[in-house]
Amino acid sequence: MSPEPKPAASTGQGWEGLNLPPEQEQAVADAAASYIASPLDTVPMPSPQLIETTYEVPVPTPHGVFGVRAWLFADGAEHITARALNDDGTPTPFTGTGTEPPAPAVRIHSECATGDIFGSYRCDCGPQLENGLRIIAQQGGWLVYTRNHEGRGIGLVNKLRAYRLQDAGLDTVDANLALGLDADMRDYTQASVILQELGAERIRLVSNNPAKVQALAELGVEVLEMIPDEVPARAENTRYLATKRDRMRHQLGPRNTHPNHPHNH
Ligand SMILES: Nc1nc2c(ncn2[C@@H]2O[C@H](COP(=O)(O)OP(=O)(O)OP(=O)(O)O)[C@@H](O)[C@H]2O)c(=O)[nH]1
Repeated sequence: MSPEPKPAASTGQGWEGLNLPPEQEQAVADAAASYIASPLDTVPMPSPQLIETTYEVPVPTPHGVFGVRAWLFADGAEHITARALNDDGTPTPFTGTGTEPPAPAVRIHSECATGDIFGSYRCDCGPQLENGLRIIAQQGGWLVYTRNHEGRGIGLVNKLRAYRLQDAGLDTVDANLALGLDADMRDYTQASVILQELGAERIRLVSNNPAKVQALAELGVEVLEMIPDEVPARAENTRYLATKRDRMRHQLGPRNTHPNHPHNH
């Protein structure tokens, strides 16, 4: 069962609950209120019903050849999977550490149009995607690209509204809250349906985020191990990464939160 639709930002007045210093209140109130058209008044919740999937199509990439499939769900969400293939088109065997029988490396990558398409330095999403593909090409497994996870589930319009709030001084968590949204609204139901269809219910998850492990466990996907997907911090995303570590419990080390760390050069 997917959860009931959840109301999203309609007033943009969630900032009132944040107890901001008075000198910041006005800038945040202005940024929260400033959008050109009405925001969506609901964040759609995913349907678990899979309507259609495709045969695997080989796609050569800088990281190797991947067998790509598309997946359509009843709510219109379309996702992508990419399986690591050898040069002869056979699936890359599952290697890497510690599990018997060997389990696939899987990255569930949440869509980030700004990071994945444009290579935005505001976040670490683009390099995380590339790093994830590299790990999967080496160790065998799948990338699951979830296209209804944009902005940690709040959608692109709301994410860009949240960016304005970040430019007014809020961190990434408080910016979502200021819009009247949760810090993380992703639902992994459809990802878990895809993994079940692929026969990948015991996985090694390429992620730094323990909340993903928890969410997948509740949906019947067993994470045997977390494979870190760490990328060097940059000046532009240092605060973003520190907030992920400090407020969302992401497992990030010094190299991932200090742009001047010696190993980043
Ligand atoms: N709301 C919001 N979403 C963001 C922001 N920056 C990136 N995102 C989204 O965050 C999602 C990626 O989530 P992250 O929290 O970076 O990482 P994660 O997927 O939880 O964890 P990893 O598996 O370790 O990458 C994507 O959907 C991005 O679109 C932001 O400032 N605000």
